[in-house]
Amino acid sequence: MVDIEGRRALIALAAGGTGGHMFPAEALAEEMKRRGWRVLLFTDDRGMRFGDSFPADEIVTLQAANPNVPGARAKVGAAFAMTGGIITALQAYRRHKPSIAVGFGGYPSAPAMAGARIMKVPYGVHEQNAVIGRVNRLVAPQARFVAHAFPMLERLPARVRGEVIETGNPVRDAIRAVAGSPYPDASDRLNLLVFGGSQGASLFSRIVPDALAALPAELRQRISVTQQVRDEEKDQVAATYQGAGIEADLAPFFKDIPARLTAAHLVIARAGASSVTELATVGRPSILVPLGIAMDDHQTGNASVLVAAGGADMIPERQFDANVLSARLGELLTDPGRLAQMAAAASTIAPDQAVSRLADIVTRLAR
Ligand SMILES: CC(=O)N[C@H]1[C@@H](OP(=O)(O)OP(=O)(O)OC[C@H]2O[C@@H](n3ccc(=O)[nH]c3=O)[C@H](O)[C@@H]2O)O[C@H](CO)[C@@H](O)[C@@H]1O
Repeated sequence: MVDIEGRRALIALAAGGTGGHMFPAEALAEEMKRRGWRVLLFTDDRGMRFGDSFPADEIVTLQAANPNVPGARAKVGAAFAMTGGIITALQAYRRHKPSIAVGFGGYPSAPAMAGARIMKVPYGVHEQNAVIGRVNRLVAPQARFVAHAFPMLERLPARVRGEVIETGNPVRDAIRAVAGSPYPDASDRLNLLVFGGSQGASLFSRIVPDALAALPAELRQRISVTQQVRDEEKDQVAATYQGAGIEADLAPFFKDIPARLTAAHLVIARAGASSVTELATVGRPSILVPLGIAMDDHQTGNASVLVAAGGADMIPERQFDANVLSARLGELLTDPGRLAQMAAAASTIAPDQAVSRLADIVTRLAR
């Protein structure tokens, strides 16, 4: 147990609805619990999908909405949601009296950090991407610190009062447990892991099965695919793999990604921040296809970090078709030496101690 100024130390975390924001917040929650703190989480209904595994003493759901939606009526709705969210956050701050708050981005971070400011609770933000997100950009100027994942951080507001510190992206304990696992033997089976993250699996459902089906039969027979697919696409994808004689395990979400990453010889993924960080942490080669609609093209920024290290190939979405992918897969899957080299190169940018660095800053600034 840790006390700060006579109260049991408590951190308020805020993160929005995708795994990309929730998992880094979960990693910090795990670390603060280890250090004897209590944890309060602010999230939204979407984030509650990750609530079961989140080590929080209390979870408060906030109304939150995109303030940039087109249309006057939607904007008024968003303003109401924001006000409602701030009121709920203020009630929780009064009840729990946190020593510090940290926002990880996503809509619920906005009312949660606004509430912290009103209650004079020091707060910091963590940005997971190479380009700062909208909510973090909005709340960064008054933050006590802006921690960021990659060496570069684009579009940071000019006037930021607090410290700007590269910490890396915190990863969940389940990923840290398999950090740097030896590259699997590639002389027989070849495990391919394909996932899209919160959006972006559909493109893979359309392209990847055809690309694999076009590979030579002797290579196809050695491949086992694990692929994240939407429910409505599952039958079609399964049929293509079956027709091509390729073993496939298909699901809308895999809870055991750490084990599947460890077993993978090659990964095809989007370039969300956690995906990129996990590939580096476990040390696996990848073909990255940044999500074209991502705000400020931040996924290309994320992917570039792994590509520059030599750990990944990038294919822009507009060039990503079955022919291009099949050719790239044909080269990589028949060159295990190259895959192992890429795996080692990916590991060189694994964030060292990101979570404890972040926890140290939090502990120093809490009051
Ligand atoms: C569409 C969009 O705007 N996505 C953004 C979103 O993350 P998004 O959630 O799409 O992407 P991330 O790569 O950051 O995280 C995905 C997470 O889901 C996990 N996973 C994935 C598939 C699966 O079956 N099981 C599973 O556990 C991955 O291991 C990873 O931890 O927030 C990230 C962090 O701000 C951004 O970098 C992304 O660009």
